[in-house]
Amino acid sequence: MKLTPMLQQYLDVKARYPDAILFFRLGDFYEMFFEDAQVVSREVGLTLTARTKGEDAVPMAGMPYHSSQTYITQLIEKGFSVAICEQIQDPKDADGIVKRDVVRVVTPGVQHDTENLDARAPNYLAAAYFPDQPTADSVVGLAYLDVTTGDFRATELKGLGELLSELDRAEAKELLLSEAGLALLEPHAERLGKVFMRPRDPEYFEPDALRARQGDGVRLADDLSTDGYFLSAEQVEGFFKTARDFGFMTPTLIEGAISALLNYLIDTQRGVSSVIQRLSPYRAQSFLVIDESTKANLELTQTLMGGKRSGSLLSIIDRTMTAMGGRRLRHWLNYPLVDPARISDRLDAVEFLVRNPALRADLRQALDEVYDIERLCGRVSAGTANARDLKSLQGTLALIPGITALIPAEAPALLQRLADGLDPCAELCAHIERALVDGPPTQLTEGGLFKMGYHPELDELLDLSHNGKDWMLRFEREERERSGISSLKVKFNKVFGYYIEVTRANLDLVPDRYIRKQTLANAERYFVPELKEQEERILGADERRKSLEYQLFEQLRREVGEHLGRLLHSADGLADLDVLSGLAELAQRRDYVRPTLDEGTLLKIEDGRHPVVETTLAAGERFVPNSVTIDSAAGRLLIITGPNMAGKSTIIRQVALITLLAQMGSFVPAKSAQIGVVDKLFSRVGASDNLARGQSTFMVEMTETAHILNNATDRSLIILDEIGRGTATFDGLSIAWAVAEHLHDVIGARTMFATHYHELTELTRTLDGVINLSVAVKEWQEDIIFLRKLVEGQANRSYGVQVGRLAGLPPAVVERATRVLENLEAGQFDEMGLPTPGRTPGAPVEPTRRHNPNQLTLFAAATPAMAPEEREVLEHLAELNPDALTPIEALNTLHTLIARLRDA
Ligand SMILES: Nc1ncnc2c1ncn2[C@@H]1O[C@H](COP(=O)(O)OP(=O)(O)OP(=O)(O)O)[C@@H](O)[C@H]1O
Repeated sequence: MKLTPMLQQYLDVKARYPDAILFFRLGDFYEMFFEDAQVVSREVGLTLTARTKGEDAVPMAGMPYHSSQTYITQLIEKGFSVAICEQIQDPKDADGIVKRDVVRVVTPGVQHDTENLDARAPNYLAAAYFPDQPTADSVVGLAYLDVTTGDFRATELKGLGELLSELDRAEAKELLLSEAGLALLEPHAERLGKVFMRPRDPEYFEPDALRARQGDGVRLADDLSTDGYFLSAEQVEGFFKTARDFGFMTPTLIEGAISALLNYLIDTQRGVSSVIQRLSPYRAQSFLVIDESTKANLELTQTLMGGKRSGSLLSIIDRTMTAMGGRRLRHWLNYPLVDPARISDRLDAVEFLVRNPALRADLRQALDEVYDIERLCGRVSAGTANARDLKSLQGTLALIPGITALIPAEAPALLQRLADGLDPCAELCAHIERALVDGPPTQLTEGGLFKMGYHPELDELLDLSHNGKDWMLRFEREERERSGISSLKVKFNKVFGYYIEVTRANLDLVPDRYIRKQTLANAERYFVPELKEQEERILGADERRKSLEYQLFEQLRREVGEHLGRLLHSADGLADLDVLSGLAELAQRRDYVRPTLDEGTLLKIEDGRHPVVETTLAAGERFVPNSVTIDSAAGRLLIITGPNMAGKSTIIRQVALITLLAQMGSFVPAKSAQIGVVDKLFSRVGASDNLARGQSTFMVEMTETAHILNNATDRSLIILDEIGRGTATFDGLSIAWAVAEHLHDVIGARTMFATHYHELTELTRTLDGVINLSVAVKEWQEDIIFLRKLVEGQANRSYGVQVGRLAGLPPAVVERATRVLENLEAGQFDEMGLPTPGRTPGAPVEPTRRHNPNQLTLFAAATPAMAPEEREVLEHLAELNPDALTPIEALNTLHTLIARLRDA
């Protein structure tokens, strides 16, 4: 096919961006051709047309450039990347076809247009570097960064499980990885949720290959039209050094992950954005480990049903005033601490702000005026910040001295440190203040940005254009007087410039020296030489002024760009202050108390409440607080029974949430709470309760249970809700039983087990660290009343039928269920031990057994249900060799064994 030069240019550019959809700028449109056109037409509904007709028809789709953002956002949400190809040459200067090139690539993890991003959530691009021939247990290097804020972190993880959890809790949007890594992760795509995976060649992960590409670190093509500030090679080298100095086990893995991220930034933005100032390496164990299903089950940042923020723990506790604070709080929630000293630092600060409501109110009022400096810095470094952005930045900087002054000398150390660390960048602030007018326009090319007195040449031009306008007014007045045409007007349009307009009725008064330019229906337009001379002066000054203002603005933005490190440091402090004062506000509003944290193993909550459920009860309902004590050294496994809807799930979840809140440095909904810090938090919901995830398979539940058993330690907190329900009763019960024993005997973790298997309460007979609790209900006539109170001992009945009645089952069904239940409880079983619910009450009854044989075998096989003496006797018997015994020995042994059984 013979291609036009334009299509040839398109194909040349496209060849360099095969993975992306190329938005090719043609005048006021972005066009897509060939396969890209088909993709966008299918994915976002653009009309598919053809560039040429006939056999050589080239598929084409397009949109006006000003409405491109919606389409870009839709494509990014579906995991595509979009390469924006602009005209990088003024068509006037073009010799043939105008030069075009890609100025940036937008991908899910690299987006600069923050309008479509959640202001209170990060937008991370991640890279995972696996060693050669990785396995599911290999150590992996993980690095991730947010180009909108400069947040850049790295850590080392052991095995796929840890990697998947970390990607989930960091909330990464896009992941760069090797083909081998992809092969390992792909089977777990579902656990990865919305992380888009991008395989890359091995060189992508090599620091030396990066160094070779990086050159002097600045943009790769100098003639590109958009702005943007990039880091130098030395600055990039600083990241590697930070990673090496941190003491990772395998620093090369981290360096590989960092290289991939930076390579990707070069590919998508032509350099490493200067907003990426600092790398923060961390160890996953320095934080309370929360895996992805725990995070989901506990609805930390979104609800299980519908994935909404509203109704999550985050939505309840977020009282921050700024977007930066909102993101920071989210981070604290995803990464609670484990070091009691660091937690205390935060709690001291929150407590101080609780006790000083006036100070808190002033602080929050000041923070309310604070703009998102982090994302403003991101826009500065991307070269997209406009004059309003710089004005917002300056307004925020101007607030800083006042904020620092609010924190008194007696405030706790953390508050002092944060206040002292705020840098008002006074010179920069004064400089922007001197430069920009109040309320500048968003457009940078139309002038009107700078104040008088900022720049001498600009002042002259401003004068000229001002004076010129005065001249016009004076000229109009004089012409009216001279001609006697009182309705004469001097007007301006882009085609003719300035002209004199006289209505048809006054044409006979028009002086001879007026030169006619245009005739309209009701008027004539004229000019005179002196008007044109003046016009040239004004328009020339206006043009020069606009381009000078643009240049001056770029210079100012560059100066701000040189302060990014200091600005981001202040942003960091403001975010922390916002979170701390927000937590204090929460504590005071919702009546939370300060928890006590230590290295012990006790978890004791007095009158605890569920932070979310307590806010969602209907009017008139009261949340019933409950106390819980768990101690690895004593009662470490709580078996909680009770009817459906009694409140079992609520209680076990509230214990987990209170622990988590305490470890992030928040006050907690309780009368008091003592918490021996937890290293890992696990929460599992039985398959039947986990409908929202759409995977009610028993397999998932068992995989998750296996994960807990393989990872929990004696410092962990585990809450299990209805584990084992996804399979046949006896299998489920057997598994639940064995899991409970293992947690109790081998792991020794603090565990709460909510269950409908009343049989599990028998564990107290053999395991001394098990405590039976139940959620109390009261029977009233045929109904039950939920008391919501956790009491000692097991529940004696399930009350399922009564709950069914409450839920509105038809009376006939409730009646029949009651009868069937009576039969079951009377112990009617068939010869196989299966219940015979169909039997009519009163009919002759088969020989009955209270428990069916399957259930008996469970307890028989599960030797722990026996007294220890019984077990010893059995073991002794099994070891005997009758052939080696004399009759007397045999008789004596028999006597001893019988005596021991009778004593037992
Ligand atoms: N302490 C409490 N005070 C007031 N209301 C409560 C309390 N605990 C639970 N509730 C209410 O009871 C409802 C049911 O609680 P929950 O889901 O914890 O019951 P459950 O025993 O786990 O039920 P199931 O066994 O059917 O899963 C909650 O949605 C809440 O509205």
